[in-house]
Amino acid sequence: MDIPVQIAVRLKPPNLEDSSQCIFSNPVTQIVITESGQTFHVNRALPVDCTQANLFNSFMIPQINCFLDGCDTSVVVFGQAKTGKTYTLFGPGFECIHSECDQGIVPRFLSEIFHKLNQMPEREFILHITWMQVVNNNIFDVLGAGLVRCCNVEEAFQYLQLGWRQRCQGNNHTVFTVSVEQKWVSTNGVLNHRMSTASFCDLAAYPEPGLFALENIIKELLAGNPPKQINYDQCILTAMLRDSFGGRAFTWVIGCISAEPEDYQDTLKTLNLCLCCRGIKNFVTVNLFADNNTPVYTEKSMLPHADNNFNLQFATTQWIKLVSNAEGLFNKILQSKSLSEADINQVSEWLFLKAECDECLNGDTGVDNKDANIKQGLPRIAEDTEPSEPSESDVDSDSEEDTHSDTVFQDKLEKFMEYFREKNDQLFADRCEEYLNHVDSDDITISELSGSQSLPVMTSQSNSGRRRTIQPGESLSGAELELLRKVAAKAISPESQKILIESHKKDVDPEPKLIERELLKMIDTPKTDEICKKYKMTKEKYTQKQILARKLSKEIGSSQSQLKELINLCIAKERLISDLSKSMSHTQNKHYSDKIESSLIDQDTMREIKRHETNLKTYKKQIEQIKRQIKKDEKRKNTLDVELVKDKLKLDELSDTSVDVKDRKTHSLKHFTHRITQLDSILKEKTNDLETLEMSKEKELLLRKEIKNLRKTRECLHEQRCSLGHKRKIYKSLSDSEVSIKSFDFHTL
Ligand SMILES: Nc1ncnc2c1ncn2[C@@H]1O[C@H](COP(=O)(O)OP(=O)(O)OP(=O)(O)O)[C@@H](O)[C@H]1O
Repeated sequence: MDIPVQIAVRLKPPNLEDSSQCIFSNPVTQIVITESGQTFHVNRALPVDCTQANLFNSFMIPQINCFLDGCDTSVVVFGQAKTGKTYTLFGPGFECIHSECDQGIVPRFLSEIFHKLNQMPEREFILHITWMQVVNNNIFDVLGAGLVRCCNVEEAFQYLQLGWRQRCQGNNHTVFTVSVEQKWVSTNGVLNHRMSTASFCDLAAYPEPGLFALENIIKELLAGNPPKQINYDQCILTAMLRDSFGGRAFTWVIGCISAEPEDYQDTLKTLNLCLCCRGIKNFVTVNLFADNNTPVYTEKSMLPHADNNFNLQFATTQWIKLVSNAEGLFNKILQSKSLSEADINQVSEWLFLKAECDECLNGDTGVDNKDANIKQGLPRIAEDTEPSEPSESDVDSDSEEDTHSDTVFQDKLEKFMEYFREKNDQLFADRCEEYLNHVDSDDITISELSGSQSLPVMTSQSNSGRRRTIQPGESLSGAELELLRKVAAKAISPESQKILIESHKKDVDPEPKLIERELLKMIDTPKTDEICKKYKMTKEKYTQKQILARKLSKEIGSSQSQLKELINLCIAKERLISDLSKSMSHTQNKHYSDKIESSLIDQDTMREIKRHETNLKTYKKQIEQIKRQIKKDEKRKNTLDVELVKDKLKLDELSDTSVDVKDRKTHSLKHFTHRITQLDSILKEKTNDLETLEMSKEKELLLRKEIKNLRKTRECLHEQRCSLGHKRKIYKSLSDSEVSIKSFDFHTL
């Protein structure tokens, strides 16, 4: 987002109360006006009596919010000497004698940042500060430790005190930075990972050369030159302020001016430079890490949604109840005839509207039911009803239905039934042949499964015609018998067969639930579930490793830039030390009178050199540490990369296997349909036998029992086929989503 550099002007209170003023500021119109009537429009024209707190609150709060959102911010203070630049940024000092209300922008900013971050416990953060000075185009590290980590406001204030004591006095530039890395998961389950830097720059007064370079850059930007074409590296100051002018920071420039008439010319210079800065636009962006915006919560995050649905459903039910109660009440009131005509009309209108709504809702319900039937799986197969023993109620209903239209209908029905039977027989014969020709070699027969202990009805020895367990005798062909045997062999395990035999011996119905359980065992192979589970687990691990690898790359990157910074610092330090040593050697050639003075200076310089050497040592140590860390991180990253490749292969393999299992499931679904059709035909034939053949009571009873058993088996097969179909649907949706995940992975990899 393009944000123009913002300008504030602060007037330093006059030294003497009765001294005359040549500059005035109007905080209402935000105009600074000179004695001669020249006006300067700024964003904040701060009055002479503006307190430190007022100054901070008038423009720093939006900057703090911006900083915590992950944007870089900058405050640059400039003006002639002794106009209160350092006072504005830091305050009068950090000794005990100084009151808290005199604190400048930097300590207030630090207090506010720690306060705000502590109010957001969900955010993890790391805060670092640096305090640099640019002395004669050389960098001087005020704290002597590069980046300094501060865990709380007390620690930060200790460093402020230390830096305040250690800083170089004189006309030089000071740059204080606060950088924060934050990580938090927002309520919508998204990971936020941001990094922002706030820089506070106290510029030297003219005629510092760096300041002229900065002025030139400001003029170039104002002339419309794109930042990319501007040479920021011409000096250390301009390189350090790259982001503040024409860069990514949200910048406030504070012009500190004196209202005294003798400073008038310098004040005009400062105000003119302020106006130039006003025309600069910075491109402010949120600094995101690569893992920013990644979803963190999994399916659990969907729970609130489910809750909402539940609440909605509950509210709807309650609402319907309320409306029907009201309807009853209105009807009663209408009947009591105690209402005026207008009220009756109103109530009638209400009842009419309610009836209209009911109509619409009932229409919808019809559609819903239809959908529900579709969702429940395959429609049930209509079956020929077994002619049962005539009961009294049947006789009654027969006599009642004896009408002409019924007769026509029955005639038509019989015609269609005949046609259906023919077609069905044909189909059955075809399928029978096909089935027997294509029965898989792994189709195990009962005798193979349980040795000699096989179902008496279903053994091939019983091809004397009938399934003798249930009904000895005629009607089934050898092929049909074989077929039924195979169907039973596929569907029922040896244990169930035993129970069936026992139940038959005792002439009791086998437990249908048991058959169902056995069938379930057969079709509900846990293999698919297992593979899916394994795939999901591997996938989860893979994603975690990917996140870790990205994090490591980021860390390596930031360590490398830290390393670069430190190396630059070392070079600058070494240069400074050699300059200082050179300046010392010059004193050797001086006269004796000067020599005493020179030796005193030398002692100071020596101390200075020692201090710098100690700093240099610390930097070098830090460099070694960072190098070691980078090596360690790179090793870990390499191992992770290898693991990621292996995991990817494993995922591909698992996905292929699951496709295999899916194919097998499709195949077994077809088998189920096929077996049900076969059982239907056998059942039809048996029912026909029962109707047409003359047989003894005992035989009839056994035949009925056989039909009943076959029906139960068919029922179980049918239910399991529905369940398998349903599972296939779920599996399909799962594998589809996996396909989309896979293609996504492919693109992100
Ligand atoms: N608004 C103010 N209210 C009270 N005292 C002030 C104000 N501004 C400056 N002072 C005082 O004026 C003196 C000079 O201020 P300061 O050192 O901040 O100026 P400066 O512009 O940073 O000077 P230099 O360019 O020499 O670094 C200090 O003693 C400071 O406390």
